[in-house]
This record gives sequence, structure tokens and C-alpha cells, in this order.
Amino acid sequence: MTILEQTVAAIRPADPAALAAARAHQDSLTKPRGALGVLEEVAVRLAGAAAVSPPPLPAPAALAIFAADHGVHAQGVSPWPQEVTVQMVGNFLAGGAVVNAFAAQVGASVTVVDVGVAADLHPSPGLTVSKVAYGTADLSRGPAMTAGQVVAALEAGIAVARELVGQGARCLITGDMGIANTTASAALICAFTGQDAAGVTGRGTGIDDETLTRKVETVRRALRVNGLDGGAENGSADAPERTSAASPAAPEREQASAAGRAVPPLETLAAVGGLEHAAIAGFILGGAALRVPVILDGVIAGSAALAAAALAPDVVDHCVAGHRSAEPGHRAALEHLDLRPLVELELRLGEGTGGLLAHPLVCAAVRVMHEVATFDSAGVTDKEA
Ligand SMILES: O=C(O)c1ccc[n+]([C@@H]2O[C@H](COP(=O)([O-])O)[C@@H](O)[C@H]2O)c1
Ligand SMILES: Cc1cc2nc[nH]c2cc1C
Repeated sequence: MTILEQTVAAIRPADPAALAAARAHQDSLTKPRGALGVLEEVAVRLAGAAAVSPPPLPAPAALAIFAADHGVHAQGVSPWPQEVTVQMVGNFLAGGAVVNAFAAQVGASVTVVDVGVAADLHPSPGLTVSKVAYGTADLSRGPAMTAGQVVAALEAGIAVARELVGQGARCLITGDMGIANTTASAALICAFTGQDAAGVTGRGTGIDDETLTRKVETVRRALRVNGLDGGAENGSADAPERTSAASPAAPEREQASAAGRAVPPLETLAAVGGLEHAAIAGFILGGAALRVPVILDGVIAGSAALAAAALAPDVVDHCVAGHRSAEPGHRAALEHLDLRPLVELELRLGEGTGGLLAHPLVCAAVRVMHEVATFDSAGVTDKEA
């Protein structure tokens, strides 16, 4: 079996006995039942994922920022030059980005992973170089990645999850950096949820109306040329010949999308994803396989999680949606995954910033299970006693 196959095979759904024990434990604690609202569900969810109640405290936390470039940048879908990707990687490594401030605030480690930056990076503490390619091909003209590249990027993400858990991390947080990656995210969300491009394509780092119109058209064209638009124009003049590049070697489960179409996960990821999307999908799968919870960041993580869930539906039981970003496709992705975001602050930065802000909430939810007295132990009268 390949590493990807082993990882997918190791992922288990939430454990029903642990879920039931966690719910019963919540109800025995000295608070009115349900008084901690969504936090009670978070703690119960982590118990199910860990298959034990109470679940382990999700600390220490490790954030991995997967960085890559995108051929679709050539379509003018982002106001920022592509070199900002490598420049921001330098900023992360120097400790000067927002993500570094937030990681320091919550005590998380930061690892930067080059899976596809279009420049050479020099070895540096905190940098893992797992470069699969110098950026993707333009997804609006054909498949963004080959089958080999998508599997290599997925396995790079799995390796990072294994490494961080091996070093003691008990919670993984996703991060991303890639100029133009909200275009790939929108295309993935359309492909996996069946939503229309206009509803899920947003302003990313901040684009004007004219650029947004072009971005929506670019997403539509990407779906059409890659045969992911429901089939109406498959085989039309602008559809490239399907080569092995778009026919992944690894076995995959075909998923019925919201539109009722069959959506093969690896082929879809290869067609319209980015190298960081594939690596983040692998990172999520890798954490879930080790029963370590994964806090998802913004729209890039949300779209990567759709791919991970298409490969291994039970992976969602191991995920917590850290926040919901301002990018409209993020709502569609989270609804499709049936995940409720913990924080909603109109963030649209990426890097892992929203995931980091959610980490103390997840820790607090679990700490309650370990430290709060029960009605019995504290001698407090239960209303139903
Ligand atoms: O996390 C999000 O939801 C999010 C929303 C908008 C932008 N971003 C970040 O901005 C970059 C992509 O934006 P763009 O406009 O170049 O597609 C990339 O580095 C992302 O981390 C991230
Ligand atoms: C400056 C800058 C910082 C970022 N961090 C994540 N995506 C980003 C995009 C830009 C443009």
C-alpha cells in the first residue's frame, strides 16, 4: 500500500461509546445542562475522535503553513504579484507576520512547508522543503497538476502531520500561503459541492468588481476545460485530451456531489487544486489517522478538507472548523462538511490565523471535561435529583 492508501485506511469514524460517555459526563458537571453551548459539542466531538472520554487536552498545538504558487495567477485574478508568496515565506521564517504574533499568543509552534513555491528557498530553521513543483500549471487551461504531483503533495502533508505528532503535537492547525490560491479554492468548492462559481468566488486579498468578474469567469472556464462543470461541454474544443496527468494512479472513491455528479477526488484536486491544497488535505488525513484533532483555518483549508473528505469521509469527525472567513465559498464548504465555525471575525488573511484564534476555545472546551466538578463530587443539588 502507498502512504496515502495506508493513511486513508487508518482513519476511523467517531467512536460511539466515547461520544455517549462524553455527553453523559457533560450532563454530570456543575452547570445547567447545555450551558456551554457549542463548546460542549466541541468537547464531545474530540472525545469521539480520540475514542476516549474525556479526550486528551489538544495541546501543544502545531501549525503548518503550506506555501505554493499558482499558474492561474497569469489570468489576473489577484492584485498581488506572485513573488509575494516567497517574500511572505521569508516573513514567516523571520517571525514578522500576523501568524507569528497569533502563534506566540496561543503558544503554538510554526512550521513553514514549501510544497510548490516558484522560487528556490534556502534551508532555514522552521522551514521544511518538500517541493513538488515550481507552482502549478494554469488550471483555467487544463489540469493544474499531474497525478504524480497531487499524490506527492498529499504525501508531503501526511509526512508533516506525522513529524509534528511524533514531536509531541496533540493538535494540528492548518495554514496556507499562495498568491491566487482563492481562485483554486473556489474551483474546488464548485467541483465538490456543485455550487455555481458566482456564489462561491470572492475578493480574496481584495479585488475590484472588474477583477471579480474575470475571476468568476476563470473559475467557470477551469471547470469547463477540466470536465468538472457537470458535463455539458465535455469534449468541446477547449477541453484538453485526458491524459495520465489527469488520471490518478491511486485508488479513489467516487463521490456524488451536491449536483448529483460523480466527483473523483484525486482527479478533481489535480485538475483545479493547488499544491498547498493537496498538502493540506494530506495534513488533515495524516492527523486524523493518528487521532490527533485538526483545526481548519480559512477557505483554502475548507476547500482542501472537501478533497480530504472525498477521499476518506470519516476524516471530518477529526476536524474542527476554527473560523469562517469572509470568502463566500468558505460558507459553502463548511455547510457541505457539516462543520460549524467557532470564530467569525471577517478575517480573510489565511496563514492559519483563524485556526490559531480558535485553539484556546477548543482547549477550554476539553479542560472543562477534566477539571470541572460533578454535582455528586461537589455536593451541589442537581435540579433533577
Ligand atoms: O483564509 C482565507 O479564507 C483567505 C481569504 C482570502 C485570502 N487569503 C490569503 O490570500 C492569498 C490568496 O488571495 P488571492 O486574492 O491572491 O487569491 C493566500 O495567501 C491566502 O492565504 C486567505
Ligand atoms: C501581504 C500578504 C500576506 C498574506 N498572508 C497570507 N496571504 C497573504 C497575502 C498577502 C498579499
